[in-house]
Amino acid sequence: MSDFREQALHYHAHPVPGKISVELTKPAETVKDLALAYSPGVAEPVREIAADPSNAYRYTGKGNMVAVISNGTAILGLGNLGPLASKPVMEGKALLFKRFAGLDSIDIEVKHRTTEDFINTVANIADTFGGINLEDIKAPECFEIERALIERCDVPVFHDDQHGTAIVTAAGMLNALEIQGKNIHDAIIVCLGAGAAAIACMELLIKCGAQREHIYMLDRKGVIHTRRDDLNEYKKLFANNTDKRTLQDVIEDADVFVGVSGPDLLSPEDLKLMADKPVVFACSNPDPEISPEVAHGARDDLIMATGRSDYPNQVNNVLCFPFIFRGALDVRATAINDEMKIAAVEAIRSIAKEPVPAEVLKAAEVDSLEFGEHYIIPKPMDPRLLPRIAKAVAVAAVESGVAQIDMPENYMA
Ligand SMILES: NC(=O)C1=CN([C@@H]2O[C@H](COP(=O)(O)OP(=O)(O)OC[C@H]3O[C@@H](n4cnc5c(N)ncnc54)[C@H](OP(=O)(O)O)[C@@H]3O)[C@@H](O)[C@H]2O)C=CC1
Ligand SMILES: CC(=O)C(=O)O
Ligand SMILES: [Mg+2]
Repeated sequence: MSDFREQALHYHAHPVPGKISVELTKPAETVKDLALAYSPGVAEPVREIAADPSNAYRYTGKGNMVAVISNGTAILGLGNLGPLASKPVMEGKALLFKRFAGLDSIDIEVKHRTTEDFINTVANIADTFGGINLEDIKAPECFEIERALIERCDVPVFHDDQHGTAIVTAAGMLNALEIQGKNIHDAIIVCLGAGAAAIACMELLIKCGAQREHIYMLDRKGVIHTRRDDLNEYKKLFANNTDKRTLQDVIEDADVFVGVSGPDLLSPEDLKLMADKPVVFACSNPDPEISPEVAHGARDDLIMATGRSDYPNQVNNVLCFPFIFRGALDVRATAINDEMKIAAVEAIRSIAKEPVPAEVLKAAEVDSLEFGEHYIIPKPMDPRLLPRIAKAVAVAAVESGVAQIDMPENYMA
């Protein structure tokens, strides 16, 4: 067994199996405590909530709790390995919610037969939580699932692989292009992958100024073009009227490569075909489309990012989901809308341009970090992420009319 594999398995197994547990927030020692916590005292908040459901926010943990829900059909870049195998990732997301945003989070892995079964299961339990974070659900089903759940649930529903990834990709991309002296409007963009992450990343880049006609998206069969008759309705939105058919055809002179597909799919030869000063986001986890070592070996004018913690420029949805839910829950937003997503993009990208606190340098085990090719986006352990993103998101929720309460006084001051 490799050293790292052994360490990872040991980390998950000891001192107790798994990564999360439940803690009590109230005393439960004496007869009086138990009479308040359970019978008869618990009947009082029951009556209050039955009379007015918003009292659930006052008397239960609902308002600080996010469910991380998966069916295991697209676990990272490992594929469809089923609900139970997705549990370590979902517990990992719960760990990140707690560690970075103080949100309680529980993982739920759903076995189901039909997409409708899955939707019904989630819709039927949604009121338990302040928000629903859908995770690692493959395309195209993920689109229908999210749309139906947004419609049916009163709490925000957010498919992290779509929107969390898109928000972080957009923030990193705008910064990387700025450093390379390019702009999003003119950029020729190749997106390898046409699933949950790909479709959402490209839609958000378009909202940030990219031109749809400048985007070449590829799936397992090659370039998505207007003459293909095997495209689902989501891929069709990216069908390019072009004679180009292969990755090699489209990568020539491209400014940007976004990989949200699988491991080792971009070769050094492909990379050498790109325009001067390219931006390469190889975001597949755990193994990127091209490793930074191979990419930097092939050319020295690129900006490179991966989804991993152990290389510079980590473009990963961890930079978004804890903080966007914090902001959304704190104003009881009923949805996470485009205004809130764009606010998160701007908050994330602006932090990267400011001096980095000493504690972040220490945690990152480096002497310095300065906005530039090796630091296009903040590190996940940057303490500024929570107040800045959560506040920007909460303000956007209030201003766009989806908040159910006012901004809390001195919020994140
Ligand atoms: N860094 C980050 O924050 C994140 C990274 N990701 C990564 O993105 C990848 C995709 O995840 P997600 O979108 O959720 O999964 P989906 O299953 O929804 O989509 C996967 C897509 O990748 C395409 N694909 C797979 N293998 C190849 C290949 N050999 N050549 C071309 N295309 C290929 C599939 O093509 P087809 O449609 O033909 O099946 C499909 O369009 C994963 O590796 C995941 O780790 C995802 C979310 C966040
Ligand atoms: C990071 C993540 O959510 C993924 O790779 O699926
Ligand atoms: Mg994921």
